Amino acid sequence: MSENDWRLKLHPEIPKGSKPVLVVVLDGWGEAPDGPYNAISQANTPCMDSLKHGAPGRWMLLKAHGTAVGLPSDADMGNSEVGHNAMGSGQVIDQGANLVDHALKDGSIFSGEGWKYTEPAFAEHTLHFIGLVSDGGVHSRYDQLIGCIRGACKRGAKRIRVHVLTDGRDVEDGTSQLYVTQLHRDLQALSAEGCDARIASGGGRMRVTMDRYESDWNIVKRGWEAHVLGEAPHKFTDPVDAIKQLRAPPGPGKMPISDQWLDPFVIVDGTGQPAGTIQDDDAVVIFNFRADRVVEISKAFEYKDFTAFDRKRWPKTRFVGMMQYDGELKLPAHYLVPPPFISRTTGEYLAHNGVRTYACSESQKIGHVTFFWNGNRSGYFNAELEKYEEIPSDTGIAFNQKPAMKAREICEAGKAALRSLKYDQVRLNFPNPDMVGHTGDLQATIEACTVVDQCVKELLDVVDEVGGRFLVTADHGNAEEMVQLNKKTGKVVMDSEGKPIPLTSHTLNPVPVAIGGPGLPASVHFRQDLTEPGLSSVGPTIINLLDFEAPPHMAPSLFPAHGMELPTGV
Ligand SMILES: O=C(O)[C@H](O)COP(=O)(O)O
Ligand SMILES: [Mn+2]
Ligand SMILES: [Mn+2]
Repeated sequence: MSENDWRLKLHPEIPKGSKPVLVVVLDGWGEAPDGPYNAISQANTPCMDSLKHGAPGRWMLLKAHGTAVGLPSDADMGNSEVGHNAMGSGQVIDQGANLVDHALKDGSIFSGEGWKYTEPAFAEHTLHFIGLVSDGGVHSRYDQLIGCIRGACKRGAKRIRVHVLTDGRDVEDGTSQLYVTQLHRDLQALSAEGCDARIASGGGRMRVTMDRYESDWNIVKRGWEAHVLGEAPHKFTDPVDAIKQLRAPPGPGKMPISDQWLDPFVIVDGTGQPAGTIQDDDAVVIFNFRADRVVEISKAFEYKDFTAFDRKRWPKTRFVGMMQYDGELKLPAHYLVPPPFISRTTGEYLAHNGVRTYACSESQKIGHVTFFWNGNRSGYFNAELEKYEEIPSDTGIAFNQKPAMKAREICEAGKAALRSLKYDQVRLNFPNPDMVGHTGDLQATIEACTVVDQCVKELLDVVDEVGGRFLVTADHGNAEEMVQLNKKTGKVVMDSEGKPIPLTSHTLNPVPVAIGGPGLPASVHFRQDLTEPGLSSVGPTIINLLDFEAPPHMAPSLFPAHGMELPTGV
C-alpha cells in the first residue's frame, strides 16, 4: 500500500479535538445482573455506575464472545487475545481455534510444511506434544490435541510423549484429573494399537511453562526441566496419581491446590527413568494455538543464543508451533496452521496519520494493549510516534493476595501521559478484574473492582482537566460472575457441602462501552440501530474520537455513519 492508501479522512461531524483521547480496557469486566456473586455489583464503583446511568446514549453493551470475536461458536467465551484483536483491528477475524478446527477437518494440517517438518522423527525418534490440556478453547482444545496425536500414529509416529499443563483457569478448577484420566486412557488405547504413547511430564499452567510477556522466566525454566531434562521435584509412575497427589490439600481444613498451580512433575518407570525426555532429532509440537503463553517456551527451543535461564542441555529438535506465534519475530519458524492474518489495524492506520500513542499496562497484560491490539505483532509501527510502557508485575503470587496489583501505578502513568500532552491516544489495560477473577476469590475480586473504579475516576478527572475525550470498555467478562451457574436454570451450582462452586474462567456476558469527556460535543451519542454490535466496533469508534473517519473494511463505528443524523438527547 502506498502512503496515500493509509490516509484517513477527517470525520465530517466530529470536530477536530486535538486533545488526548483516553482508551481504557478493564480486563474481564462484564455486565451481568446485580447479585451476591457479581463482584462488580458488590464492589464500590461510583465512577462506572455514573457512566452507565449518568449519560444516556453514551453507554452501551457490546458482544465480547463467540462469533462476534471470530470464535467457532457462541458457546465460546471471550478472551483477551480475541477481544484485543477485535478492538485493535476493528475487524472480526477467524481466530486460531477456528483455523485449527478447519485444518483438522479438511486434513490440511497433515499436509502442510510444519507437519512434514516433524515427520522425519516419526520412525526412530520421539514426537512430543506440549500444551494446555483442557476444553477451555482459549489457548488450546483437547479434541485438537487428540486429533493431532491420532493423525501422527496413523502416519507412522512410533513413540509419542505428551507433556501436560493443567488448567483450572479456562475451565472449572479440579477438572484436570478428568482431562488427564481421559488422555491417559486415550493414549493407552493408541499404545494397544502399536503406537507407544504416554504422558511424560507436566504441571500447573501458572507454575510451569506458560508464563507470558516475560513476567517470570522461572515458570518456563521449571517446564524446561520437567519436559526436556526429565527433572522435577515430584516423580510418579502414574499420571492420574500425579494429579491426585499434587492437588492434595496442604493441611487439614485447607483447600486443594488449584489445577493452575500444580508443581512440576515427571513420569518415571519402575527404575526411576523418565518416561520421555526430549532428545536431539525428536520432534516437538506446541499444541496451544494462542500465542502469549507459549512465546517464551518457543524461544527456549528455537533460539541458539538464549540467556533467559540455563537450559543445561539444548536438544536440536524439529520444533513446531500449532501456529506461528509472532509474525514479526517469525517465531517459531515452523508451524502447523497459518495464524490469523490480521492487517490494516487501527494502530497501523493511526501511526500513518501522525497520531501519537502511549500504551501502558503491567507485565501480565502489556502485550494485550500492544501485541494483541496490533494484530499479534510485536514492536512499534512508528517508534517516533509510539511509546509502550510496562509496569513490572509482581511474580510468584496468585493475585488474590494483592488485588490492587499495579493498578495505582498504571493509573499514575496514564495521568502523566495525558497531562504531558505528548500523546493523542493514551491506551491502558487494567488487569485486576480478570487476574483476580481467575483466582475464584470473590472478596479479593470485589476489592480489585473497587480499586479499578477509583483509577478510572482519577483518569477521567484528568481527561476533564485537559479537555480530552475518553472511551472505557472491557475485553470480556470475568469478575461479574464468580460462581458457577446452572446453564438452564441460572441457579448457583453448589458443591457436596452446599457451598457455591467458584467460577475461575471468563464468561459469555457482554461488556460495557462508555464515551465522553469535555472534548466531545454534547450532540455525539452512540447510534442505536446496530444489531448486536461487538468489540470490533471499538476500533473504528476510537478512530472517530481521534477526529478521523474509519476505513471501510472495519466494523461499523458506534457513532452514526457519515450523513446519518446524530441522535440527540437519547
Ligand atoms: O491466559 C490466561 O490467563 C487465561 O487463559 C485467559 O485470560 P486472558 O484471555 O484474559 O488473558
Ligand atoms: Mn482479558
Ligand atoms: Mn483472563
